[in-house]
Amino acid sequence: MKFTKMHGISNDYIYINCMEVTPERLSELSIEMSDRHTGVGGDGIILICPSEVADFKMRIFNADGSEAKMCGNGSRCVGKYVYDYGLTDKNVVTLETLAGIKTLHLHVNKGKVDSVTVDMGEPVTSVREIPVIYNNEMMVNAPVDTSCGVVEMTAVSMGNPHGVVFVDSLDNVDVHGLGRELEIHPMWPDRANIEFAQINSPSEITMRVWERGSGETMACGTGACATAVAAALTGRTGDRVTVHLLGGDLEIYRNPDDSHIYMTGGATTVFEGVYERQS
Ligand SMILES: N[C@@H](CCC[C@H](N)C(=O)O)C(=O)O
Repeated sequence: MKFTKMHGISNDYIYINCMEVTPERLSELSIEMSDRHTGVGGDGIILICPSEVADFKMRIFNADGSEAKMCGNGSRCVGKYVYDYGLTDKNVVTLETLAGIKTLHLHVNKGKVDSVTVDMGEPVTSVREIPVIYNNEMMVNAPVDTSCGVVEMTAVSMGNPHGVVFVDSLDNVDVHGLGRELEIHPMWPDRANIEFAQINSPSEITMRVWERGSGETMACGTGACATAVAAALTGRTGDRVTVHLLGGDLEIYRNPDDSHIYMTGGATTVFEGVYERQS
């Protein structure tokens, strides 16, 4: 099976062209291909499929085999994939996801896409829709008991659930311990992605992420958007922020006219290969 390994600021996935044929047993496939010792290695797999309502459809499976509704970094790489492989010659591409249709604005340089701006749509803060179990309409700076003490969490969905914890400094945060614990906290019916964020200024945030189904990753696009939304909601930042992640930077902008979130960042192809299925 042919594949392309790509990353969006080091959030790496294995991309499979399913325009004609879709492999079977996708959860198992994601688990085995994502393995960094016995597979290709990645944070999961992403399928590029035909769509009846948009130019293309994206499906994403985490490294543990769970299917997610949306992937920010992945959507930018899908934009690069479809343009660079000649599946489209458009600079504005619509992408169907399980979280709705997203619009990709491709930035082409010397015939190839090097960065993409994604209209991520409106963030969701209603606890019922996220979903998160909490005794209020929104969960903002809510105290949560953990084995490391009480943390304050703000819940946001960017098509997938995120819990954002603001800290004074990222230096002393046990991202793996606390991330794992909060991902599966009973407040989240579908588990959640957990962001730990430090505010550097009203326009700059540094963030680490523990992703649902993949563990700590180098970056998370939906996570950066959710963090920017939570930071603005709690009066910490304005409408435009740079989010620094372990793998690079994302520019996040909230358009006050339509409340949509726009994410801009790089998309990179690493290598192509042919995979021999193990199961
Ligand atoms: N890395 C992604 C998000 C991938 C899905 C996530 N782990 C989930 O289960 O919701 C991004 O860049 O947004």
